[in-house]
Amino acid sequence: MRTAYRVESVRAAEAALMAGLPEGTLMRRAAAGLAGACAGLLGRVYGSRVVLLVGSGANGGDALYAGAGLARRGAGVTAVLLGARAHEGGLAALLAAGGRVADDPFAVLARADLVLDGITGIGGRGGLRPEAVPLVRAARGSGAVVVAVDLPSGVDADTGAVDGEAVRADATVTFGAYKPGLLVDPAREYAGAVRLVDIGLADLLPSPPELEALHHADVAGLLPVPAAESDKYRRGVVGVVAGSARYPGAAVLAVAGALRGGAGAVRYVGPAGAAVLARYPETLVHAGPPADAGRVQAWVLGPGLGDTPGADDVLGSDVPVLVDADGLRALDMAAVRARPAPTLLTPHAGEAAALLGTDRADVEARRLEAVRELAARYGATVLLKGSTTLVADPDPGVPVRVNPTGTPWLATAGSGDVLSGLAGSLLATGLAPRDAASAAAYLHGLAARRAAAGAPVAAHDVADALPGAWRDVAA
Ligand SMILES: NC(=O)C1=CN([C@@H]2O[C@H](COP(=O)(O)OP(=O)(O)OC[C@H]3O[C@@H](n4cnc5c(N)ncnc54)[C@H](OP(=O)(O)O)[C@@H]3O)[C@@H](O)[C@H]2O)[C@@H](O)CC1
Ligand SMILES: Nc1ncnc2c1ncn2[C@@H]1O[C@H](COP(=O)(O)OP(=O)(O)O)[C@@H](O)[C@H]1O
Ligand SMILES: [K+]
Repeated sequence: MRTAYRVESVRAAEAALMAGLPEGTLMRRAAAGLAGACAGLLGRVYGSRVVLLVGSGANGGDALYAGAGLARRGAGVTAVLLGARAHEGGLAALLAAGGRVADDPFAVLARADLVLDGITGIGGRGGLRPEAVPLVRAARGSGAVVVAVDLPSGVDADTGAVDGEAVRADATVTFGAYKPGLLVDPAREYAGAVRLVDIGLADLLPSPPELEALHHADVAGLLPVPAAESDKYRRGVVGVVAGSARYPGAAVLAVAGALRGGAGAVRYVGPAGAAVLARYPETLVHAGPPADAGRVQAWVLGPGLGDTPGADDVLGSDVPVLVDADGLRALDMAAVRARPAPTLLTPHAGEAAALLGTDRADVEARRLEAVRELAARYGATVLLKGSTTLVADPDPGVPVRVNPTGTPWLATAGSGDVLSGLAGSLLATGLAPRDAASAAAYLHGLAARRAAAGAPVAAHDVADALPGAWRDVAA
């Protein structure tokens, strides 16, 4: 599992570690890792042209020491000093190694092979300051490889928000621990490929982390496996209340996901029974209200539902309920909070914005805060879909999960319906909502990657690829 920690936790761990070490040890470790990563990106260090963008803090110090290391290996290293001051020891080391301070920053940037962004790290506040913006643009426009030191300058380490301009890096070399902004969009996109350099903090970081990203092995440990004595009821029955005369396809796609999620049976309730049966004859179809559909272990409510009735029956039930799409419209917060069983909400940014009374852009800019806020308000687990899918528990002490498998090929109509069916099916097998949601997002992203393989896919292709993704994870 990959974990990420807030700045205050990283600083506390650094302080505890530094107390027992000679001054400057951590910066030397960080700079050595950074120089090594740059050497790997350059291929040949000797004769290469490296430019350091140096801010006034320790982030600039890292860049200067790493630059000194590269200069000792024969690179031509030039520092562009942006602040009123620069890290003294770092600057002295660079000059002693034969590096220089730029007279004409734009001229050296134009010829650079690699630019190190050491403007700000975890101490940065707000986007880039105006004087840095033309330099950062020149670095980007030069064709040089841009490597961010610890974080791309201008992004918010704790939230992933980007207010104003920020450095767009090809790679980020981060120290001691991942910070949430490196895993959550929009900042994640600015970071490029992220490499973690161990500086010895691991044992001093707090538990739990702020954020966690599951790997194959973590998901494999969550997936239900039928036992010898299993039957279709013991495996769990998932009920799907979805579809309408206008959107019968949403019901078909939710059922498609549900059939691949481990439940022993899928019960469909709604007006699209004929369309569902035509595609999936194994579905148990019920035309009446959900209350008399028979026992289920979890409900999926909402995809393509329109004004079809049934929501009250489902929300009033005593089993876990996943609410998606039309089910989220006018969702009664008090009713959700009063439910005797867990609720999982799966909004996209627009639906989350409507629930929070804000706009979509605001949710997309601050996903981590939005998903935590929704989970707290509704007392529910919330899976916020989009370029970074996040899963928050109603307990604020529990780390948010960030899904690492997503792909923009998933931005296709109906793929969210497949996800809700899949997650509901996992809920019916007995997984806790947070596990069901994060395992579903993981498999869904992986299935989309496998199905797409570099070309557009339709939502039903994603559903069809789910068994392959499951096998891949479980292998
Ligand atoms: N602690 C450790 O053990 C280790 C720390 N390490 C490294 O230290 C980094 C943290 O260093 P830090 O705390 O000095 O802060 P840092 O990110 O350099 O920036 C703060 C300075 O920038 C300025 N500034 C602020 N906002 C700005 C803006 N928008 N645009 C422009 N400038 C802005 C502000 O100065 P001001 O100009 O306001 O006086 C302030 O002084 C961390 O990310 C890692 O790289 C590693 O060596 C491992 C060991
Ligand atoms: N840019 C993106 N990158 C990764 N995944 C995305 C992106 N855009 C959308 N998705 C994913 O695609 C699915 C779309 O779901 P949703 O918005 O509910 O669409 P629909 O209602 O058409 O099914 C979600 O799983 C979401 O996380
Ligand atoms: K930086």
